[in-house]
Amino acid sequence: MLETILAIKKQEIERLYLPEEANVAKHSFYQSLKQSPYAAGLIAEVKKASPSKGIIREDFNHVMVGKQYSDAGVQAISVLTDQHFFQGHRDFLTDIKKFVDVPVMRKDFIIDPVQVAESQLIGADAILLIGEALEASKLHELYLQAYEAGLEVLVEVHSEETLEGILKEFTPKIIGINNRNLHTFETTLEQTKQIAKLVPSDCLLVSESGIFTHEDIEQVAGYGAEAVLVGESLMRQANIKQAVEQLMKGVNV
Ligand SMILES: O=C(O)c1ccccc1NCC(=O)[C@H](O)[C@H](O)COP(=O)(O)O
Repeated sequence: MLETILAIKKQEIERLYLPEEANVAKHSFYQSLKQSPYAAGLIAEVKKASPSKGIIREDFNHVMVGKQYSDAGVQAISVLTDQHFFQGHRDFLTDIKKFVDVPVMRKDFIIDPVQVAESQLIGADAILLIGEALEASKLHELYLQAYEAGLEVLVEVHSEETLEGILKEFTPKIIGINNRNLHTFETTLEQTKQIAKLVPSDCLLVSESGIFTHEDIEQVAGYGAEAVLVGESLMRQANIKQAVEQLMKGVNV
């Protein structure tokens, strides 16, 4: 699946044009996650659809969802900007930034310097770089470019081998372990348990995907996760603010 996504992404990059710079305030992704009052900070994802689940939310309004996340007190928002597979858009991120005062991460398949430049122009506070999508040395180059442009980076891995390769090259400040198998789409929190053992103690660890309950959060926090990235389980709820509170506090509100 990742190969297919990346093949389409390369075609998109060939016709990519850079937008005007968005006039939006910056917020620190790392600091916000570190200052979470919960067992783990929440990165709540604006996600209309996905390759594994199809349409997740029919009555989708990206700004409404972003505002509800912000009102619910999430530590950060992740916006899927990929159009082809997730029905996202880069404008979604800029639109949301104008209405929220929490950091916003661009979730896309970033493989080229021009996408890093684009991410800064659309107003992202942070970007995702996927270990399985890039050679470790290329990932490091994009990582350095991002920090120079004022963007923080969540470095995501799906396997121990990928993480080992990256750690030979450099130590990212924020590491995400994705619980989703990119071939079968199955998710298991055991993935965080296994790979977390290799994450250096001074990195901020994020557990991503397949998190549905407060107990799931307690479980991955027990494996060392300081933050979680949650999309589907929140996007399926009618009352998003209430769903965030239930997920983070573990109480029926
Ligand atoms: O979500 C997918 O189906 C997917 C398929 C292929 C590559 C990436 C994919 N998702 C990106 C993500 O990592 C998730 O959107 C994010 O971690 C939230 O996951 P979830 O809470 O399970 O929606």
